[in-house]
Amino acid sequence: MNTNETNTLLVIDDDPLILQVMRLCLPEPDYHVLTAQSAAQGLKLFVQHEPDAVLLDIQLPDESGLTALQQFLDLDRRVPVILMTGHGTAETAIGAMSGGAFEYITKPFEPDDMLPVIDSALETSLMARRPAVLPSEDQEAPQVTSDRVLGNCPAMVEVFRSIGRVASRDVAVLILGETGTGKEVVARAIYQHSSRQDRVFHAINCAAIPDALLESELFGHEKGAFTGADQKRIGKFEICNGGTLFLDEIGDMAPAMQMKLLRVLQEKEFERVGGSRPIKTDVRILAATNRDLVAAMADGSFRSDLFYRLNEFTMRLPALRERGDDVKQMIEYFFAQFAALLGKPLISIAPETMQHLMRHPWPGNVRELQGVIKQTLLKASGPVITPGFLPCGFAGVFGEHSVAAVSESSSWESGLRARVGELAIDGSHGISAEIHDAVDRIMIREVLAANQGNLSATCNRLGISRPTLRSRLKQLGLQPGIPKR
Ligand SMILES: Nc1ncnc2c1ncn2[C@@H]1O[C@H](COP(=O)(O)OP(=O)(O)OP(=O)(O)O)[C@@H](O)[C@H]1O
Repeated sequence: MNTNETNTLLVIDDDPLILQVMRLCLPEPDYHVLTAQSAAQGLKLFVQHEPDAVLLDIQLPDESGLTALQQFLDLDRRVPVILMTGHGTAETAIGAMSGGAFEYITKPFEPDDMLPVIDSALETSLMARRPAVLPSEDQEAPQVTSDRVLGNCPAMVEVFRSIGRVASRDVAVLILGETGTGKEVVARAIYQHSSRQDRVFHAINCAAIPDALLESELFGHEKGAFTGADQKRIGKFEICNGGTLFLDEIGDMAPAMQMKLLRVLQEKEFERVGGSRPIKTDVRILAATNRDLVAAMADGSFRSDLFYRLNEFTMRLPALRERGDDVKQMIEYFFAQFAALLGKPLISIAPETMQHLMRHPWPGNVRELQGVIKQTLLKASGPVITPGFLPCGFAGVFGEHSVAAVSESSSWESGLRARVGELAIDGSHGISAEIHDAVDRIMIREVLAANQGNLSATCNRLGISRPTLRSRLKQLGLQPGIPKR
């Protein structure tokens, strides 16, 4: 997914101070904030600018925020609307979520609480609205704001045929493939070609949310359902009624959650956590995983009844190394696309560079390819991409680069090995968390610094979404912006 573009947010509040705070908290070039002080003015801006998300105060001078919400949804249901409420009106806002609001935030709010909600809304908007263009579609003038899904090899042609066959049928689709093979982009293409294309599309990464939270994220909860549940919450199955829900990394879902998901798929109804009233829902499920679900069923970690329910139609995306000449097409396409985005002049790729790239096994598939091409372009000077511009340590590049990479890697690898060894011997617990945190801290700080603190660019380079980066920064106690040395 491309996160290089500015996100446009429409903020509607009659309090000029709130509008001012929003402009300060959401700076250019990551965000472009449009402001309005009335519902009528907001609607006008919405039609003129087609923003990516809306922040809407529930109490406006000319009409109720809830009436305005309905008007926004009637114009485009795919644009997430976040309601801003005072304490007295929170119940009303929560109720509005089952009517289509994306989320609500209670005033006064801290930027740290508000920004993840906004980023998640922007991410949702991008996934629903950014076109995933298949080869059979008009490519005369591919828009910069679209993702072209490339592929001519027989396995990809079969994937495109399958998308055509299954998109308009209201069945669950299971998308299988290694990491970075394009499962999310295929899910978006299915949604965008389905009869639900004008309704909401939400995605949940089942591996990124702890089990206890995932349940209330999917099904919602009643007030007082558990310690800390001081407000009712509306879950995705209620918000997405009539729409599509993409369950990414489904193979990582805990067994208890699998059972609850199976029930909602079979009976088309569920209860909020701590609730007893069944709620009907009509949600199309698209699911994806890079896990081997057949093996997971064999070892008992994935329920076979859920597998068959999700598997009304299966699509298997080939690894990049199995796509033959498609790799060459992608290399040329991404070099041209990223050069244009970086404002670099037209470039040509030296035949030896192409050979190195074609020989690489691409364990991280298309995402790895995109990362390598971006790094190469950032290093490149002049119009020809020679092998010397390929990233250090990039397999297949011999000579000084590989020597440097090997000695660099052996020093950090031996340091890492020594630290893990120490922890293993001294009886420490939580070794995995300690080591991952240490690695993430270095990686995030370095990439933030290399990108002058620009969050979009950092996410792009790391290959993670903005909500993921924000929550990781918070967990690690790091500040966004340029890290101090
Ligand atoms: N066939 C393709 N043509 C062009 N771009 C592609 C293709 N497949 C994937 N991409 C791009 O590669 C990147 C990774 O794709 P995507 O996020 O869909 O992979 P994924 O399989 O869902 O990864 P993960 O398993 O890690 O979640 C995205 O930027 C996507 O647009």
